[in-house]
Amino acid sequence: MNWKDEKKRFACAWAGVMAAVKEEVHMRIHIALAVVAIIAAAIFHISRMEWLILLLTIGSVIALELINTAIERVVDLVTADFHPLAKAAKDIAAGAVLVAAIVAVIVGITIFLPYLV
Ligand SMILES: Nc1ncnc2c1ncn2[C@@H]1O[C@H](COP(=O)(O)OP(=O)(O)OP(=O)(O)O)[C@@H](O)[C@H]1O
Repeated sequence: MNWKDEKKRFACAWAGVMAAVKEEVHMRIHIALAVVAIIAAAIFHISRMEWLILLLTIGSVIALELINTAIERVVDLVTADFHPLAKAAKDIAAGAVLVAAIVAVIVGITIFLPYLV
């Protein structure tokens, strides 16, 4: 393993995360909600298992938003014209984020509701 190449790969991957944060409003919304959830988790002293589930859920949503953004970029690179396959690719990628976001809301309610009532 060449550490110089690894460092370069990490820098490219981090630049990808930063580009998505800068360019995608939904990514910034996901991050803002994740910060709120993490602060609430710290305030309520949630259990170790709840932390694991919360962090896995946050990671899933953010990772899927990154993949969705990458798919949007590739579709836009391939065609600027309306194409049913371009629509399907973007809509399915957006659907993946939607599914993860719905699961995140359910996880959030399941974890935090018992601390609130
Ligand atoms: N080339 C295309 N051909 C057909 N439909 C498209 C095409 N590009 C976009 N669409 C449709 O328009 C919708 C919005 O596309 P857009 O590229 O604005 O993505 P978005 O999900 O709104 O992303 P962003 O967060 O960047 O605004 C897509 O989900 C898709 O249904």
